[in-house]
Amino acid sequence: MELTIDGVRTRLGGRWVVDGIDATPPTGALTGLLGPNGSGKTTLLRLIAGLLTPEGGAVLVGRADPDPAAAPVPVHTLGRRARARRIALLEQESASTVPLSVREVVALGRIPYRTLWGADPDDGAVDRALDNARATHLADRAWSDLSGGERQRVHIARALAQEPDLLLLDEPTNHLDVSAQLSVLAFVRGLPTTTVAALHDLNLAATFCDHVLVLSDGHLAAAGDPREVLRPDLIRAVYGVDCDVLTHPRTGRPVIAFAAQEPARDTSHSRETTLEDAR
Ligand SMILES: Nc1ncnc2c1ncn2[C@@H]1O[C@H](COP(=O)(O)OP(=O)(O)OP(=O)(O)O)[C@@H](O)[C@H]1O
Repeated sequence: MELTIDGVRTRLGGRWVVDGIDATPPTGALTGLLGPNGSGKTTLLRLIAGLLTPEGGAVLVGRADPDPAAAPVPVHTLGRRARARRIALLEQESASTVPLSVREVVALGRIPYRTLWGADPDDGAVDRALDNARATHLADRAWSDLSGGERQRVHIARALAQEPDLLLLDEPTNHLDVSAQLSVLAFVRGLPTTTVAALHDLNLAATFCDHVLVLSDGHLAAAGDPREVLRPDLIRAVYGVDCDVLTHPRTGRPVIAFAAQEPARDTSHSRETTLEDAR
């Protein structure tokens, strides 16, 4: 699904936390949304999902039945059911003790497709989603008994069960072991869906993302191919840390190597390299 972020800005708590972002994540590809804590990633994902209405600008999405002459529509004007069929947002995990089985939690993703009688027209969708999130072995377990990583897989399965055209993932690798991180991102990258994933791990972004957006204090600091964007000067300007960027000997992708360093007291004010320098 086409996605255009057009000058989007919004305030939370009286402060501009997303402040005039223009971006066009490539259709059908995996875009990494990067940036330090508090830089606005979750807020931008909620704006893209239509859960927040921007104070300025708009998030535009392609129509469900594309008519070449039809213009994209602002996401917050879509009805709730139409939005739920087209856009899935996996939010950062909230502690919840709902008395449901894993299969029942994943089936919640099918609600937008249920008929008036509550039937799911595709009775294989839940099993497929469980399989793709490597969570089939958990299907009959109680949701409340799962570990953090197991819950994360089930959250991903529920988002996949929605079979969205636009998949939004807020730190999808949180709690996952390295094997699950690699397999989940490899799977997500292979989807035909336009996907935007907030990621903290720059190496996972460098390895799997086709495109990255880097946020800094609510602004877009850089956007493009991770091989061009993830440079030491940009990383220093945005995160306030030194690193070396190597090239993976087999994939040619960037490998970001950090060494132990003096912790910065306040990265928002002590950065020696500014964003202007990095550009
Ligand atoms: N409901 C709210 N009211 C006031 N301020 C908020 C609210 N929600 C978020 N913020 C602030 O907005 C800023 C952006 O938050 P956001 O969660 O979008 O950042 P983030 O990049 O996702 O951070 P993290 O990497 O820590 O998850 C932060 O400074 C946060 O404190």
